[in-house]
Amino acid sequence: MAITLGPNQYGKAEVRLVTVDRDGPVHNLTDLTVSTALRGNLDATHLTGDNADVVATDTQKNTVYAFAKQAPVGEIEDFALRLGRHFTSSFEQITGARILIERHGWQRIDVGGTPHDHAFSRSGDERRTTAVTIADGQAWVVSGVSGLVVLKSTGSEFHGFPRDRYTTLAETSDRILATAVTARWRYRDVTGIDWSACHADARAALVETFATKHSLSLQQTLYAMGEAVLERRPEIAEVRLSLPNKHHFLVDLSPFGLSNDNEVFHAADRPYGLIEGTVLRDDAGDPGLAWHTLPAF
Ligand SMILES: O=c1[nH]c(=O)c2[nH]c(=O)[nH]c2[nH]1
Repeated sequence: MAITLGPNQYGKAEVRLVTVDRDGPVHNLTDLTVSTALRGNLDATHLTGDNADVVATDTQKNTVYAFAKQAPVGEIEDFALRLGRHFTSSFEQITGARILIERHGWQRIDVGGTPHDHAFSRSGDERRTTAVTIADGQAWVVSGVSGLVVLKSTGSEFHGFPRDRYTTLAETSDRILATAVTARWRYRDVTGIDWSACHADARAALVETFATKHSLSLQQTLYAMGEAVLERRPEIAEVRLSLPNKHHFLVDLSPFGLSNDNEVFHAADRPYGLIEGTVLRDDAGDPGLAWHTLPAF
């Protein structure tokens, strides 16, 4: 029996980086979670414990902080590309890098109608994300959004599904539809892209479509949301969506002699339906390693 080392990568996960950029008295905050992962010829450390080729994960973490000092962080996609290219160009044995960044939102606190210079409130759970892959001199960027919680209180139906002896779900022509959107979109190119504008347009396409598309299933809504992103931004080749169906069940108030006309719901947290899918152009092109080791959706 022969045993060999298979694919591997290593890095520092979830480096918490906050920068304060001072424009006179006005401060700008950047709050990121950065994960680095390196690949290459790392057989020796696994097979013999020889660490001569191992760029320590501690060094990777320090590099994230030092880069944030040496130049403005800027767009998360550019910051991730800089970090990935640094690791692969500085160390011969490192041939690939995957940099994941989540950007946490903060809003300026409004004091009597005036935005405060240096006080902020966190804008919920929503994160802007990017996953940059560098391998053999090539680069891929998959950006997105996660934790984007949306709900519509009507304009959603679900009926016409098969019934068997295990089916209890009532057909409905008026239900609450709610989800926490995880969306990832793959860019065709990594140069000349206005990352912020693409993010803003993609996000707007997602939420506007969720709001306006009359839904016969969350699957139909998923497809429409992905399609809207592709229609809005030609730079994007492919969109992957993961949509938990955050069920809101009508509470049976009849034991109390009360009717319930779609007014009182139980917001269940689990189990939940999980609707996932890809929407892509017919000329989406070869994704290369863009999705490699990322969740399928
Ligand atoms: O939009 C939905 N899609 C489903 O596949 C499904 N299954 C279910 O029980 N409720 C729903 N809703």
